[in-house]
Amino acid sequence: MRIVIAPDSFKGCLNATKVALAMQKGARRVFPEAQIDLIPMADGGEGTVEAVLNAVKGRKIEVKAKDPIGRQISAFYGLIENDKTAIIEMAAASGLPLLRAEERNPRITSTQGTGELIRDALDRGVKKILLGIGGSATNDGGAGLAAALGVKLLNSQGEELPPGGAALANLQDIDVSELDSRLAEVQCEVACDVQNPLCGPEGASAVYGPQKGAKPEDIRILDAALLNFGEKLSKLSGTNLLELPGGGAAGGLGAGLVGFLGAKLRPGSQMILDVAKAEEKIKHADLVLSGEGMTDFQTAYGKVPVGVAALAVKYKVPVVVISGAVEGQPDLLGDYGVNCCFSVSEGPGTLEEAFSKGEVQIERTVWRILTVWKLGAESAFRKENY
Ligand SMILES: Nc1ncnc2c1ncn2[C@@H]1O[C@H](COP(=O)(O)OP(=O)(O)O)[C@@H](O)[C@H]1O
Ligand SMILES: O=C(O)[C@@H](CO)OP(=O)(O)O
Repeated sequence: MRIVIAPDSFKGCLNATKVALAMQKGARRVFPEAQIDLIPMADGGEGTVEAVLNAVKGRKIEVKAKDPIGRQISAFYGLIENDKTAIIEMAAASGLPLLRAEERNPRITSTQGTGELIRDALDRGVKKILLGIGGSATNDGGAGLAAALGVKLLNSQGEELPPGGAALANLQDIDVSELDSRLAEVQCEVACDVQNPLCGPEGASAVYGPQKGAKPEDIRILDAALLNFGEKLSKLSGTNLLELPGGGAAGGLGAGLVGFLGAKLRPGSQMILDVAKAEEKIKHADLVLSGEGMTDFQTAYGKVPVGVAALAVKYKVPVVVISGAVEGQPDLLGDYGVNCCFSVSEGPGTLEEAFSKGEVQIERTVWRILTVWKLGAESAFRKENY
């Protein structure tokens, strides 16, 4: 029996490594001799640097940077490939958990801090930047990041815009003449956690604005502001950023990185699967286990379980998803190669109780699923003998 275990973190409960270890414990109870490969995953959002540093040799760098509302904080990124490549997750400087609930306001939050992390990596002479995006507190299309790297975003009076997504409604001109020239020599690859477009009903503001504190009126303002921004930057860069899958990831940062830096976007889980050389492992597996904190309507936009399933489906390997909670119609994930989804939650209780029992519940759920799997395999074997 060969099993690949490739879950995302359960946000608020356990990081991806702990989830993977709990799944392994459950699997070993049923198949003590199984060959098990652990691939703690991430999707571009929080945990991306850790997932990459788990898979390849590298080191973590601590850096001072601005948080989404301009406070100086201690952030981090990773260096791999003999310090020639930086692995940065935007959530480290511009992530939602950096703000208290009452501080969340995507009209004014900025990606400036992520630009500062990039600058630090350039100062260290990297030749390639892998940038994970998602888990953001921002909706500024990467305007703050661009400004930190020398771009000037100007209103009709030629004045620089204040930070935040709402100000982009007044964007008139983009001056890239002072963009950090070192970027021309650096390849920038972006791992997006979702495939949403920049604007519209499936866009950054409408789908992910509410979790960042946007009210319906804010969503209207932010969506219109990103449309103005997207049109101006599309013209400047010669790329239609409004049609770009992933352009709406991390509050439109996906579109901004393509427009300002000529970056290449790809699904985040794919980047981690590549770095971890997962294809070789999944190809020979009998079963793949994945999971995430909450499997819901956002999962199909490109979250870890569907990224893992896209690879497994190539080799007809079954995928079972085990998540903290499952909402909506998880059966629809069948279209993405997920065979079935399970929630680890047991009966009513608070989220805090569920978090405190996370490891045990994951182990127990995997044990149950694999017990049924084994019974099925044994009964098939018996039938063969009749
Ligand atoms: N052990 C658990 N039991 C029940 N629900 C959980 C558990 N762990 C995480 N969750 C739910 O998952 C949510 C986080 O979802 P997750 O998929 O990890 O993040 P994201 O949607 O940002 O990618 C938490 O806010 C919580 O509602
Ligand atoms: O940052 C965001 O806007 C969203 C989508 O990229 O992230 P998450 O899926 O983690 O909520």
